[in-house]
Amino acid sequence: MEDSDDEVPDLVDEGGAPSSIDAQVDDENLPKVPITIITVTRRYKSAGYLGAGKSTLLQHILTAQHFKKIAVILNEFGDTASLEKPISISQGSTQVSEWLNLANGCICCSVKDTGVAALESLMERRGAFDYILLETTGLADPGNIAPIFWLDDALGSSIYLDGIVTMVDAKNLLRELHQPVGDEEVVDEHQGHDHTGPKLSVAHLQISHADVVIVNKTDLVSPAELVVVEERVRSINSLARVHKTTHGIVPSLSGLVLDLAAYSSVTSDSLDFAAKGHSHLDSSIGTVTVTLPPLYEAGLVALDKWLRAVLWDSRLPGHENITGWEMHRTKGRVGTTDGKVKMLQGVREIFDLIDDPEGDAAEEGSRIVFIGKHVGGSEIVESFQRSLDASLAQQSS
Ligand SMILES: Nc1nc2c(ncn2[C@@H]2O[C@H](COP(=O)(O)OP(=O)(O)OP(=O)(O)O)[C@@H](O)[C@H]2O)c(=O)[nH]1
Ligand SMILES: [Zn+2]
Repeated sequence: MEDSDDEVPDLVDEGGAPSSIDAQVDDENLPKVPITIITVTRRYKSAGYLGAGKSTLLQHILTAQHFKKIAVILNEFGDTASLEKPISISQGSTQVSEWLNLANGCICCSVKDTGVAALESLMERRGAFDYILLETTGLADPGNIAPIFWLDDALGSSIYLDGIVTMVDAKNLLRELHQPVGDEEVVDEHQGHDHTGPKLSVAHLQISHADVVIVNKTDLVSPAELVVVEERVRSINSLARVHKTTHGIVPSLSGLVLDLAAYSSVTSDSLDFAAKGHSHLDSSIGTVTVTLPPLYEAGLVALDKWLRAVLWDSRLPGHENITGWEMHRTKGRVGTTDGKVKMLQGVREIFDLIDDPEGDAAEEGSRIVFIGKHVGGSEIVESFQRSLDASLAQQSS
C-alpha cells in the first residue's frame, strides 16, 4: 500500500454556497452523529463502463427533502475516471453538503490513519451537520471499515454506524460476482487482505455486509433477469433489505437508506425476514439461522465462549477440521430463562450483546443469524448446540 499522502484531507466545498460548518458549537451536549456507509459494486475500470449509479443515488439523497445537514466523505480510490465529472449538488433550503475527499488510497486500508484523522477533523465541526455519508467505491471491503466505529474510542463517542448500504447494478451484478478479490485491474492495495480459501468477489463482500442492498438500473434488465439478480442477492444475505430502483430513487430515504439503526438494535422482524431463508444459490457465501429456546445463565456463558471461538479464533468447536470459512455479520435476539432478551450484533470478529428492555423471551426464544463465507452448513447449528449441551451437562454434574 502506498502511503505517499499522509495528510488529513481538507473539507472541499463543491457547491460554492456559503458553508455553515464554521458555526460555533457546544461540544458537550450534542447527540452522536449517525454515519451511513454507501458502497457500490464495480466490475472493473474499462472503456465504456458506466457506474452502478452511486452519483445518481447521492444526488437523490442530497436533494430529497429530509431536513438533514449531511456531510459527505468520498473515497474515490484514486479513480480519476469518476472524478472527471464532479457531482454538483443542488442545495436545498436547509442543506449544506460538504465533500471530504480521501484523495489517496482505499479507505479500508487507510482508514486507520488518514481516514480516522479525517473523520476526527470533521467531527471538530460537529453541530454543523447531523448526518455523515461515507461513500466508498467497489474496491473496499466494508467489513474492514464497520468495526472502526466500535473500536475507536474517540470516534465511537461522537459517531455511530447507522448502516451499510450497497448499491448494485442489475445489469452487471452476476458478472461482478464472478470476479475474485484481487483480480480487479485497478487494485493492488487489496492483495494483502486476508481472504483465504476459494476467492470471493468484492461484490460478495459488499453484499454480505450490507444492511440494505439497492438494486439499481432495473430498467436495463427484463423482469425475469431481475428476479434472478434479486434472488442472488438474497441468497448471499438474507438479512438485508433489498430495494429495486431506477436512478437510485427509493420511495423514501428515512428507514430505507438513512436512519436504519442497523447496529443499535436487532428487531424481531429483521430476523423473521432472514429466517424465511433462500436457497443456496451461491455456494460460496450464505446465511444461517440458529433457533433455540431461551437460554439458561450457563447457556449465555456458553454462547459467549462459542462466539469467541468462532469470531475471534476462527475455530468452529467440534468441527476443527473445517477451514476456509469466515463470518461477516452476526445478528440475533437471545432470550434467557428469566424472561429477558439480549440483542446480539457482530461484524467480523467484533460482537456485542446488549439488553432489550422491550423483549419477551418466553414469546420469542432465541434466534441468531450468521452471514459469511462457507457458512451454510448444518455444522454451525450443530457446533453451537453441542457447546450448549456440554455447558448444561457440566452444570448439572
Ligand atoms: N438506464 C439507467 N441508467 C442509469 C440509472 N442510474 C444511473 N444511470 C446512468 O448510469 C450512468 C452512471 O451513473 P452514475 O450515477 O454516474 O454512476 P456511478 O456509480 O457514480 O459511476 P462513476 O461516476 O463512474 O463512479 C449515468 O449515465 C447515469 O445517468 C438507472 O437506473 N437506469
Ligand atoms: Zn483496502
